[in-house]
This record gives sequence, C-alpha cells and structure tokens, in this order.
Amino acid sequence: MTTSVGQLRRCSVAVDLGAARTRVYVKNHGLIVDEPTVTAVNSRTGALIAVGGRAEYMAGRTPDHIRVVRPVCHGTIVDIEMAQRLLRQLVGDKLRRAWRRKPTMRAAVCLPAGSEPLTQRAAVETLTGLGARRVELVDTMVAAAVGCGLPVEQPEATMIVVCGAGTTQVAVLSLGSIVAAETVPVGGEAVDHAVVQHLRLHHELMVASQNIRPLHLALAGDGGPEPAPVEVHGRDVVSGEARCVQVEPERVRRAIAARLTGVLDGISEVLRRCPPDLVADLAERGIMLAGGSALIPGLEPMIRQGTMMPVQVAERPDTCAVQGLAAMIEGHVSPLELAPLTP
Ligand SMILES: Nc1ncnc2c1ncn2[C@@H]1O[C@H](COP(=O)(O)OP(=O)(O)OP(=O)(O)O)[C@@H](O)[C@H]1O
Repeated sequence: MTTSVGQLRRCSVAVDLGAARTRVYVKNHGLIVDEPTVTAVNSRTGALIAVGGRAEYMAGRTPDHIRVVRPVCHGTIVDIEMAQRLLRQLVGDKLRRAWRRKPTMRAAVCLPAGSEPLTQRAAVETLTGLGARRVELVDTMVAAAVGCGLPVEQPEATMIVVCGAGTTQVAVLSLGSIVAAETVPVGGEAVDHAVVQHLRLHHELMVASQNIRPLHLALAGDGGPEPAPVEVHGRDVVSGEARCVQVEPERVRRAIAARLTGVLDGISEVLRRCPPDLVADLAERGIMLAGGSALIPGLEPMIRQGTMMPVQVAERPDTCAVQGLAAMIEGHVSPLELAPLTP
C-alpha cells in the first residue's frame, strides 16, 4: 500500500469498512456514515430488510428466514455483495446520484497493514462495484496516526495502537512509514466474549454480547473506588428461565484484564524489533491508543503500567482512521519532503 498524498488528494470519498462499524467521509460533505457493519436479509427472497444499527438490533431476535450478516471479518470483506448493498443503502440516494454523475470518482480505503492480496482485491472490488473508477489503499495505522494528529511524516518515532473489534494493530511509524508492526487477535469482540464467559461460569447466566453494555458503562464510570453491583438480565444455564443477577464490576474487570494481556505482548514485540534510537523517542512521546476498543475500561492503565511509558487515548478514538483518511483526501497532510543535500 504505497499510495502517495498526491493521489489521495484526487479522491472524493474515504471509507473505513471495519468489522464492527462502517464509516464514510465525503469531500465537502463530512462524515456521512457511522453505522454498524451489519445487514439483515430475507433468505427466502434475498431482499434487504435492514442495515446498520437497525440490523444489529435484530441480531438474535430474528425468525428463521431472516439472516443477520456481518460482511467484514478481521479487516477482510468476506461478503463483497453484502458489503456493496450495505454501503449503497447507507450512503443514501443523494450521494448515490452524485457518484453516478462523477465518472472519475476515486475512493480511499483503509486496510490493516500487511493485508493479503485477496483482502486488498476484495476492498477494490467492493468500491469499484459501487462506481469508483480508482481505489487507493492506505494502511489503517498510518490513517489512524494522522487522524490522532501524530506527526507521522517527521523523522521521529510515534507508536500507535489501533484497538478494533476483531484485532489490535500495533505500529511504530517514522517518516510516514511503518518501521515495525504487529497484529494481535484481541479486540472488543474478544473482551465481550470474556465477559459472557465470566457470567456463564460464575453466575450460570447466558447473555448476548449486546446486553453487557451496562457492565462496560459501570466500569468506565470510575466514579468511586469501587463501582456498585450491576443488574444483568439473561437466561439461566440450567433451567432456561429468564433470570437477573447482581454482578460485581470489579470481578469483570479482572476477567477483561486477563484477555487484554495479548495487547501488551504485541507492544513488547514491536518495541523489541525497533531500533534503539526510535525506542528512546517513544519513551518520551509515549503511546497513542485509537480504535473504539481503546475505551475498554482498564486498557490504558494496563499498557501504562506494563510499558512504563506515557499512554494517551485519542480524543475520538473510534473515528481516528476515517478522520485521517479525510485529512489526506482534503489535502491537510503535506507530502513528505526531504531537502536535497547541498555540497
Ligand atoms: N465505550 C466503549 N467501551 C468499550 N468498548 C467499546 C466502546 N466503544 C466501542 N467499543 C468497542 O469497540 C469496537 C469497535 O471499534 P471500531 O469501531 O474501532 O472497530 P472496527 O474499526 O469496526 O473494527 P476492526 O478495526 O477490527 O475492523 C467494538 O468491539 C466495541 O465493542
């Protein structure tokens, strides 16, 4: 993925098609889509029933003939047709007509660093199917670093940790490129799974991932020294009856922390592969956390204690990547210029 800033400036649309959420930024319009990457289809007729937030709400509540589909998995578009139908529906009529009128529409898409050629092809095919004449691919970590306001084009190290739904990507950047990177298969989904497992093992309660949001909120509150117990509704594992239990958020925090240690291992691995001068820069500058899962309670202090470095969560961690792409297509990022040596 070696797209230049010049080529990106010719793009009119920036797309971040994530496993959890889809974001679309359009030049001169702003961020027009920020919705879950979910569709609901009638499997008998093939008709689209709902997309985005409405489709996500339907998950686990549908009759047999309605299928809830997530077309993106671990940064790869696994169902191109469904991804196109989702995007077509989300961008709306007005914009669809504008795309059709513009015969040279170019799109910028961010993808995980080191994506397989098949992943890249799926992204290109999805966007060309929607009318893009050319698709520029950008590393998510570079886009997120730009979106966080990090000085990626400088000859100094910056570390970005993009915590997504399926994966966490760690990278050290310098002079606009990735020096060392690692992808860890731990993200928001794994954390939700850890909470669901905890409730099953310690409270004999089966709950859907959507129903554990109150626990995240209680843990994120950090109001007092010990958050009050939280009421969680679910189904009894043995009897199958509806039941409500009081859950200690502190015990959930410990279950989450155990799952997050993989992120710390990824950071250590990237630091090990970095030249010493860059690590010295990082000790001063610290680590920037981006991605929706950067808000997982306990992640930031865990990384701070584990690395002994300053750690900062981006102002809007969830939209960093698409905002970075937006800055690139709007021409707010200056191309890297190295002054020629004079004799
Ligand atoms: N306030 C929050 N507290 C805890 N987790 C959160 C919060 N907000 C979002 N998340 C988690 O962030 C994840 C979504 O993050 P994001 O939108 O960056 O993912 P994505 O870009 O779609 O995923 P990927 O990068 O894996 O393709 C979800 O798993 C969600 O549970």
